[in-house]
Amino acid sequence: MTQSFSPARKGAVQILTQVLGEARPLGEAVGKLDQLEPADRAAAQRLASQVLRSLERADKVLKPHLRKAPGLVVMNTLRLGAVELCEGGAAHGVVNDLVNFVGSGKRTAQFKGLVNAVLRKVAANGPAEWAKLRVPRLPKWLRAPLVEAWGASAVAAMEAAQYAGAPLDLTPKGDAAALAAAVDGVLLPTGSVRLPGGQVSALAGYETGEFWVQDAAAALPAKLLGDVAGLRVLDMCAAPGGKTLQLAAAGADVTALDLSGARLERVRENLTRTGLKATLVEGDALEHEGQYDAILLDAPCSATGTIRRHPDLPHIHQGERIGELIGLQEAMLSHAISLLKPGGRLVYATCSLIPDEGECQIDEALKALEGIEIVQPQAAWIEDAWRSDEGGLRLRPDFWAERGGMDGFYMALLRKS
Ligand SMILES: C[S@@+](CC[C@H](N)C(=O)[O-])C[C@H]1O[C@@H](n2cnc3c(N)ncnc32)[C@H](O)[C@@H]1O
Repeated sequence: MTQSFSPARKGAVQILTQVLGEARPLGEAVGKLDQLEPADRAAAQRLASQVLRSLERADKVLKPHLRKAPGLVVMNTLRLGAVELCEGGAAHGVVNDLVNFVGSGKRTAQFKGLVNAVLRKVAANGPAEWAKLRVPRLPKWLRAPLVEAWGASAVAAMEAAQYAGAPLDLTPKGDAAALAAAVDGVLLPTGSVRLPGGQVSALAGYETGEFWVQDAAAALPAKLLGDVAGLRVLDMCAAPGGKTLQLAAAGADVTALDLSGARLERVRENLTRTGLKATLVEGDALEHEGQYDAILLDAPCSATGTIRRHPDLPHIHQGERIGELIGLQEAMLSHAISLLKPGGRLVYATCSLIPDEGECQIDEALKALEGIEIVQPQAAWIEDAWRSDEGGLRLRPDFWAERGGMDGFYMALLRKS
């Protein structure tokens, strides 16, 4: 008779095997678990994310007990067990469940004994060892340029923030204090509402579209554009639409452009839920034509500022696309300026920690392009430590550590003369 096991743990191993074996993004791997109940799918994602954050520690704890690494499914089962056990999971439940899971697969059943033996040893010694291990490090391809840009201690603080994970941030459609009270969240100085976590669709005001999920740092580029009520605004790389919603809620006449039709569907769904309006255009930003009062260019980038929320990222990329992305960002910025009316404002933003995708792009644009100037953004919520030399804002995951951190972002406000 097959022994039962938790569907969430099976789902977590499936996610891990796709992320680590096929370099598939975590979000896509979670999307494939459509046979699971929503609560089990959410639990599988939480477990897999925790293993990805802790992979270096899990492998270190397992190594002395393995003569050679077993196949990926069994290895990921062991990693999941190690993380759960070392972070306080009840040994009996975790070990039995994972042994039953391995026993249920034709190819993995022969490893039941190994999983049982290894996890029992980890349960005995792992938790004490765990706390002494270093915070998992970023891979070398990313760590080296970040140490060069920000220094070793800042990078260590970023790694601690990435290991800690991220809270749930909401952007209110209307009154921020009212939303904070309704969902029992904390109102941040920038106007986002922060919760420790939880199921978004169960929160008060979700069905009626009173908010959308958006990291507190990601909510700032749209704010830098200032008062956009009544203005014709282009959101040049819009999907999934967090910034489109902000601009629409602020009263702008928004054109939301994106290359990906599938991702634009997400913008459409978000607009429908929140009852906000924007004109959706599927197309290449580099070929788009028109004249706008204001433009938000949230350019495609390495997304290295979002590792707190996307712990799969360091495991599915080796930075191979960054050169190409830098070229695309430069071309998009130059084209965006040509679409601005005289006197118009533009915010350039990327969720990257790499200066080549942020500060350097603006430095170069100010040298190479005629008729633009940088504007030092002024707002009560801007902290002096965020200001960068060329006049933009640099946000890092180690900032606001006492509040739960923020995603890494770069943003700059330009004006066409
Ligand atoms: C950083 S994401 C945008 C996030 C979005 N602004 C938000 O706040 O939800 C970058 C977007 O650029 C889009 N993109 C990539 N290349 C593009 C191009 N050549 N033209 C237009 N959009 C492009 C991607 O499909 C992706 O949705």
